[in-house]
Amino acid sequence: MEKPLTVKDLTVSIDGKIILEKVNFCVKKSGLYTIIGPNGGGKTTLVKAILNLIKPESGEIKIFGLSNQKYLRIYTVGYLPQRLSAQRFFPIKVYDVVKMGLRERDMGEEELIDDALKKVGMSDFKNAFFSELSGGQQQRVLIARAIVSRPKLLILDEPTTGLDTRSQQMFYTMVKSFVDNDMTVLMVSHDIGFVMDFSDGVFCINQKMLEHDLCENSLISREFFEKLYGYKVKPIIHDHGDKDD
Ligand SMILES: Nc1ncnc2c1ncn2[C@@H]1O[C@H](COP(=O)(O)OP(=O)(O)OP(=O)(O)O)[C@@H](O)[C@H]1O
Repeated sequence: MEKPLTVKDLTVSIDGKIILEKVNFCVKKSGLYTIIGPNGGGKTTLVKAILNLIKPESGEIKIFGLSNQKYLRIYTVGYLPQRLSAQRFFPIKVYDVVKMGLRERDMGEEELIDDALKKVGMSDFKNAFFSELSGGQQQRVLIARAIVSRPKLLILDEPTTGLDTRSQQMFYTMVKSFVDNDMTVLMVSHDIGFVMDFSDGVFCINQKMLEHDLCENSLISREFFEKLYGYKVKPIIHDHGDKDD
């Protein structure tokens, strides 16, 4: 089977300033993979390059064996952009928010939307107004929008910003369930504890270079965190809390 994502020697400049320099990484099989690193380190820029929203100076990006440009012409990559509060106040119903994620050729609109809302636990809110939902509920609806056309690759840019710890945990559990359905998820996150707990692989990016690439079940050392963020970080591994459910 083709690898979900390969990034080779990717260099991106904005206004003449190098943001990413010769970044290399590979997602070899489906799973939940996270990108961590300090603010301004280039995580969103990397995501935008993968989605062909910005043109790299050089390098190669492949999604399931095709160049990202070709893949995106044929298929959809689910995408949840970084949170923007202004997006949240349109007088629009949940159903129509999710519908925005469908392509013209997707058949069975209502069934797809119902299925996506079910996967994020928001079926009961199908006819509610989006603006009347809590931040965490809105985030779930936006995930439903990102998965409604059943993409094989889903990219989430800091999806848990503003969520409390319990909601973050539920969020990670939900995203992990997508992976069980054979989807690959690439998530930008600052929740180091949850990242360590839930991810199948962690990629660390600091300014120009992708510094480290961890494989399944390996732990990131404190020394590495210090190098990445420039100060001492003590990662806390969360209890999944399943007993409370
Ligand atoms: N459109 C733009 N114009 C100019 N500079 C930009 C633009 N987009 C990003 N940058 C710069 O690129 C660098 C990386 O930004 P990016 O948003 O990719 O970082 P990030 O790792 O996602 O940060 P954060 O964790 O704060 O979201 C920053 O220095 C930023 O100022």
